[in-house]
Amino acid sequence: MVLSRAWTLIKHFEGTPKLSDFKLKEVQLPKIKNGEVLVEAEYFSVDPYMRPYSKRMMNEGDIMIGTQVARVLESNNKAYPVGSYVLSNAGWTTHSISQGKDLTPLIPNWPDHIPKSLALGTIGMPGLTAYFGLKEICIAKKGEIVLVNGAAGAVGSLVGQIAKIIGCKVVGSAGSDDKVQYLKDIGFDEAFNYKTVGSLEEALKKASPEGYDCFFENVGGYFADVALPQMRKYGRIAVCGAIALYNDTTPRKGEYVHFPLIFHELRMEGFTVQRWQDRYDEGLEKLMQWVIEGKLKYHEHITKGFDKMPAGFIGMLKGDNTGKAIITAK
Ligand SMILES: NC(=O)C1=CN([C@@H]2O[C@H](COP(=O)(O)OP(=O)(O)OC[C@H]3O[C@@H](n4cnc5c(N)ncnc54)[C@H](OP(=O)(O)O)[C@@H]3O)[C@@H](O)[C@H]2O)C=CC1
Ligand SMILES: C/C=C/C(C)=O
Repeated sequence: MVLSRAWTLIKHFEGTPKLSDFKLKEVQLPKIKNGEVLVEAEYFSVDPYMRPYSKRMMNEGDIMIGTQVARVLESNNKAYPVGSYVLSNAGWTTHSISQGKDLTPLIPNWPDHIPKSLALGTIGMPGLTAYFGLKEICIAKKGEIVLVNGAAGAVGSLVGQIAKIIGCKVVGSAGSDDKVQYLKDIGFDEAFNYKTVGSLEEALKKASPEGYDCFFENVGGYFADVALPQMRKYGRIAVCGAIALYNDTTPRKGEYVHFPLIFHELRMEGFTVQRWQDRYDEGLEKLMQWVIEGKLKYHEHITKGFDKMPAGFIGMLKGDNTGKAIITAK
């Protein structure tokens, strides 16, 4: 018998999540049956989507939603041999039993020198979001100018680097001077700290006086209000996220988008990465290839220990992370 530990959401978040919103519980797991697999988590992802999606997908008392990289401990299912690694959607729980439907094997021939935790970041959902969002929604082309906010995070840092691979000029914004330095280190042409620039409009104009062809939008709110009028004619805006709005308790009112959309003839489109589910293999192979070739640099913000899951999640929402926020099981 295996004892599993799990973080449950006691009460739906009101505003910014707090440590007291979560409760640790222990569950004795039964023996696995035919077709079942017992997995043990090694790495957990904490993602912004957990904030807005928790209310839609969870009841109070449920185990927190989320993805983990796990090792198969026991198996009665040939598709998942003991010792193999999988992505599991079991959420914030150390051990879980599955029929296999919510498990995905890591891509084949994962090289030993590439950390498996990247399956939650650069070579995983955030990487795919950057890859398909930039390619299919922004339709970024060589010579164009790309703006990305939340640029030092899991998705944003990859958007900028993939745009450089395509041959674009890249401008990024992030919430600290260290993050700005990181963006320059990984090849962004221009980067600024949105918290300390006196005027966001001037910072965007200074970084690219010609304006922007593509805007990969991760933040929403005031940043978007100021950025839209900076778009060049026929610009494309990929609305990926709106993290500045996730903790709002009452909906904000902002600028209306109509004037920049009409007079700059812009295309603004929201998406979720699942749209390209049938092309994940293509994206993951490309991301892995770029990592191996050193064209895509990765950085992980590691929080050690399952006990720290809520703190790691809250820290990520506050901006503690550069690159992908990961929690290790031990
Ligand atoms: N559409 C889709 O399919 C997907 C969408 N997303 C979205 O992409 C965005 C980035 O996700 P991801 O890369 O995983 O997360 P990150 O790794 O970027 O972590 C979140 C970051 O958001 C920034 N942030 C937090 N609050 C604010 C705020 N009020 N204003 C501006 N920035 C803020 C912080 O960085 P800083 O210090 O710079 O403020 C923080 O580090 C999110 O909006 C997420 O919801 C992610 C995956 C899939
Ligand atoms: C799949 C993730 C969606 C967001 C909005 O983060």
